[in-house]
Amino acid sequence: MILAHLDVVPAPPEGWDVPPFSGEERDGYIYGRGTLDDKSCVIGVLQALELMLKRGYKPKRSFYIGLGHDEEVSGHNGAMKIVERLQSRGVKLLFVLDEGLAVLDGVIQGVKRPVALIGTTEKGSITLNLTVNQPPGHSSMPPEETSIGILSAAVSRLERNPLPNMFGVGPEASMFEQLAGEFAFPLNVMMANLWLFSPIISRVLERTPSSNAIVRTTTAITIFNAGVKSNVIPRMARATVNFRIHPGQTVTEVLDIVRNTISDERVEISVLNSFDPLPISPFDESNFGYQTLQRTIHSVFSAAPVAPGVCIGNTDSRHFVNLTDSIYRFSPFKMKSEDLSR
Ligand SMILES: CCCCCCCCCCCCCCCCCC(=O)N[C@@H](Cc1ccccc1)C(=O)O
Repeated sequence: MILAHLDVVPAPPEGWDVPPFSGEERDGYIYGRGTLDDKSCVIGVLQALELMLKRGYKPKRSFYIGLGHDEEVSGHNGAMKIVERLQSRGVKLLFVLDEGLAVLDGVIQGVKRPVALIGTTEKGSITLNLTVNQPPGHSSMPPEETSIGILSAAVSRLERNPLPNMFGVGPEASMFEQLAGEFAFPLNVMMANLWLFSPIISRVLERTPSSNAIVRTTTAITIFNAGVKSNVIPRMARATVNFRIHPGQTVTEVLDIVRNTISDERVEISVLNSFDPLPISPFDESNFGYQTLQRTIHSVFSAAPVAPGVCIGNTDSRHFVNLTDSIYRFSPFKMKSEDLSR
């Protein structure tokens, strides 16, 4: 089964080089909201189908295409309905391919050639609301602590105390072992001997946001709300924090650590949504899905080396865990480090 999604995240008017929904082409690149995530995959799938139909191609086995319309808001009415329908028909899938990692060009420090990473697992996620309620008042006679001050301190403690570096505990170690030959000396020796060098490598990886995301559960404060008037101390302050959970941890473990870090009973913690990291899909030589994907990547991307990786974002494919044990997350395009913030 091949998945992609049509919806995009909102486009605030500021900060665009071209109007976000123009799809303008410049210097060989298409600009617009959702070009990477995930219109390129949708178009790729549709163009491939069109070409196969034109050529009268007859596939050896049946396959499904699933195009969701609400991936960016968790896929409840798109991917999850597709899963329900397939389950009601008793369908089992050989493998699922969805968006995810890509051919990384200059993204992994020390690796010269472009390398293709196939996401064989996906991080978990937990989103919390932190709420503080304190007596309101007039700014002319402030109390020692306000709801805003208490909440800011809690959020700051979370930022200053990241969750532990888990490098070596999770599947990201296999990625470095498989790519060891792509690094120059002495990194190649270090990557091939993680039993000895993982303490050093893990410290280096946590220095950059994209590689930090693969070695630990990350903490991101995404919403912060309080106050409506400059001379009024508000009763309530609220923040939303999203954690992406490393495959070596669970929702329960993360929640325990967060409670201990905040360690302030005035901060009420409520869970908005959560799910554990996804199971690791097989990537051995006998796995049909992984091998098919690897062969295809080799033929399209000039024999780029292929390795399994951890998908740091979440995809619709996570809803398919009861239909197959083989879920792969790969978007067929090259990504450079400057593309990571796009
Ligand atoms: C050693 C260096 C390794 C460097 C790794 C580089 C990573 C390459 C970037 C790949 C990006 C992966 C993006 C995967 C697709 C994510 C799609 C997405 O944005 N999904 C949303 C879904 C969501 C989840 C929860 C609530 C709302 C939406 C997401 O936020 O994850």
